[in-house]
Order: sequence, then structure tokens, then C-alpha cells
Amino acid sequence: MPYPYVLLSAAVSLDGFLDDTGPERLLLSGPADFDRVDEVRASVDAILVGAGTIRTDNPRLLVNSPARRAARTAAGRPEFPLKVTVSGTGDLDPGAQFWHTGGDKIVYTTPAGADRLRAAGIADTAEVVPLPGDWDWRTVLADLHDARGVRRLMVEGGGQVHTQLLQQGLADELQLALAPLFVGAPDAPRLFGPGRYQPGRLRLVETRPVGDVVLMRYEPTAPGTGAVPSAADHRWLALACELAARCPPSSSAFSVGAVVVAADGTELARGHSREGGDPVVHAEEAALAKLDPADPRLPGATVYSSLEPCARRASRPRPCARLILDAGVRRVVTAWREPDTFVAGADGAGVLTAAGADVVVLPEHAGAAQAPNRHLLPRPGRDAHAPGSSEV
Ligand SMILES: NC(=O)C1=CN([C@@H]2O[C@H](COP(=O)(O)OP(=O)(O)OC[C@H]3O[C@@H](n4cnc5c(N)ncnc54)[C@H](OP(=O)(O)O)[C@@H]3O)[C@@H](O)[C@H]2O)C=CC1
Ligand SMILES: Nc1c(N[C@@H]2O[C@H](COP(=O)(O)O)[C@@H](O)[C@H]2O)[nH]c(=O)[nH]c1=O
Repeated sequence: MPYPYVLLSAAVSLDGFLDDTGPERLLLSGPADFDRVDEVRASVDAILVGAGTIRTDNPRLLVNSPARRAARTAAGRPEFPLKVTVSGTGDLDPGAQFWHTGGDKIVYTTPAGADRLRAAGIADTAEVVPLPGDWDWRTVLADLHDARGVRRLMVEGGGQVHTQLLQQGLADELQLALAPLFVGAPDAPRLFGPGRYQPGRLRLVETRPVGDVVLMRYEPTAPGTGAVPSAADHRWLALACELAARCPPSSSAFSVGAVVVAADGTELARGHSREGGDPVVHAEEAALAKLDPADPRLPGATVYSSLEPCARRASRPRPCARLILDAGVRRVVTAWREPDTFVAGADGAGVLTAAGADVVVLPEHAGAAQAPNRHLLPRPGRDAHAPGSSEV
């Protein structure tokens, strides 16, 4: 199920705090960084904060620059991004600035929280959405994507919300402004709380001084677990699709890209069809061939393949689904099930799942995976059958 791109944004002190314990909001960013934050806000469809931040900061969460608002409306977008908050209790002040500034607002809550918000009159200024059953961030993100058209979501804290989204593998990007000051109060809110984070290192994608703060942008890298995809799964699969586009063209075989990634987010190997001048090598085969079969990271690894791994082939003794299982890998993420172009009823996913592996299909990437293979696919209303004989 598609979610918005989730960008976590926060300013943090040198000792890791989001705020002090005083009644006023602590300004960690300087003027230049607040202007940068305004630019990011102007670029997104929605801004989310937790109820704790509304209670503590009484934020407005606007795009402050008139020029940026004008550019949004000129592009046919609402003047202000949708404002989103989450509250289990529904304990929110109806007089808070959040409800009375900017454009549309929405609050995700529990059934009991919804009763409380309605009783407080908040349903007059915001859409109140009770979530059925236990709280589930994926339900919130899917609703924002599907029902509200949100494609890019900026999350501006606070610590509880950032911690949950990161720990649940739902953050695509982390933007941290490191401010040159100390808080020093043990009870002050921390950026990230205790719990289980991705193992290994995030990828640093940018550092930049902005006035006296340093902006650091990171991307989580760890694959999801089992059938549950993480934001990083999408990024790795997008890389596999890019590799597919780099294959030498062929009229008799698919162009496929593959990446093998350890559980801690380390890339172990990558490959693509017909790599290194071998006319029949497949992407997963090329990638796995670069690894020591005894590599202890393989059983915890994920193979990303732009196309479902093959189940049968004439040109090699073992198909890719078998190579993956024999390597010990038990998780595969792919964009696209194999069509009948060369092999009728190919079911690499079935071979993998029958052996206990998880196969995750992310159809959002099917267009990119298919793009280098268009000439091999039936054209709607024209070809009764796709191209026939081939290398498989
Ligand atoms: N420096 C910076 O960039 C920023 C700093 N901050 C600071 O952070 C602090 C606030 O952070 P924090 O206290 O962690 O609060 P949060 O803003 O993260 O909000 C937490 C609240 O959100 C609701 N919530 C979160 N997760 C769930 C869930 N899974 N189910 C239901 N409700 C949920 C709950 O509301 P409820 O209790 O109503 O059920 C919870 O108490 C403030 O001091 C603020 O100044 C905030 C943003 C940015
Ligand atoms: N203190 C702090 C941030 N705090 C964030 O800004 C929100 C208030 O924005 P506004 O409504 O525009 O005044 C606040 O609720 C919190 O989410 N952000 C930052 O980039 N840097 C900072 O130092």
C-alpha cells in the first residue's frame, strides 16, 4: 500500500534535546534555518506534529513566506499544506493556534479521543478521524496518501512521534539541524527515546551549514522484516530498477536489476542482466556470484530484484529463485511478477514462499521495472502473444 514520502524534521541541541523545560519554546534554529524550514514546508503536501507539541508549543505551522505561498497557489496547490496531528486522548485545547491558522486540518485519534474532540468543538475546525482498533501509523499514512492525496509529508516532531516513525521503518528521510547550544536538563524532551532502531548506520546524504546550525540529512537503510516493508525497501528497490535500465538491450530476455542488502542496511552486492558481457547472466545471479557463499550476513539479507526471480530457465542449471534459497537468503522484494512473455506460469515467488522465504511485491515500482522491457510486453489490443523464443 503506498504511503507518502515521510520526512522527519527537527532541530536539536548539542546534547540531544528538542527543547528545554521552560514555558517558552526553545529556539534552536536561527533565522536562516527557520527560513530553510519554511522552504521545506512550502514543498510538502502536509505537516504533522504530535499532540504533545501542540500542547507545549502552540504552533501555527504555516508557510510564512508570501512568495512561497504564491508559488504554491500558482502551481495549483493549496496555499498552506494540510495540518495533521495525532492524539490518543483527544486532550487538545480548542483555542490552540493550530486550529485557527492556515488551511485544512485533520486529527487522527481513538474513538474515545474523537468523542472528547467533538465535545470540545474541535470537529468544527478540523476533520476528526477515529482509527479503528489499535493505533497503527500505517493506517494513518495510507489514509493521508489515499484519501487526502498527500505524497510528501513533513513531520515536525515531537520526540515521541519521531521515535515511533523511525523505529517502525516508516521514515524516508531525517533532517536534523544541530544547534550550537546545550540544554543540560535531564527532564527535557529528547529527540529520540529508547527502543529498537534499525541496526547499522543510516546513510548521510547531505551536510550544510545554515547560519550557525549544521543541517544533516540522513536516509534509513535497513530492509524491513518479513512481509512488512520499510521505507528503505522502497529506496533499494528503486535502485534495482535503475540498474535494470542500465542493462545492455535485448529482444530475447528481460532487463533486470538486483541488489543484495544485509539486515543492517549494508549493500553487499548488486548486479544486472547481461552484466560483464555474459549474454545470459541474470541480475540476481550476477549479484550473488560476487559474494562468498559462507558470508554470515546472507541469511539475514534481502534480495531486491526489479522483476520476480525466475523459476525456470534453459541457459543455466539453477533458476534465480533457487540460487537465492541456496544462498540462504529468506527475504525478496520485487516490483513486478514475471509475465508470460518467455515462460508460461513462471512462479518464482511461489518457489521462494514454499521454501519459507518472504516475498514482498511493491507495485508502486512496477512502472520503473517495466520501462526497459516495454518492447517485450504485449501492447494492449495489438499483440495476442508477446515475443516467443528466448534465452531464459
Ligand atoms: N526542536 C524541534 O525541532 C522540535 C521540538 N519539539 C518539542 O518536543 C516536545 C514535544 O514532544 P513530545 O512530548 O514527544 O510530543 P509529540 O509532539 O511527539 O506528541 C506526543 C503525543 O502525540 C500523540 N501520539 C503519539 N503517538 C501516538 C500513538 N501511537 N497513538 C496515539 N497517540 C499518539 C499522543 O497524544 P495524547 O497524549 O493526546 O494521546 C502523545 O502524547 C516539545 O517540548 C516541543 O517543544 C517539537 C517539535 C520539533
Ligand atoms: N523549536 C524549533 C522547531 N520547532 C517546531 O516548529 C514548530 C512551530 O512552528 P511555527 O508554528 O511556525 O512557529 C513547533 O511546533 C515545532 O514543531 N523547529 C525548528 O526547525 N527549529 C526549532 O528551533
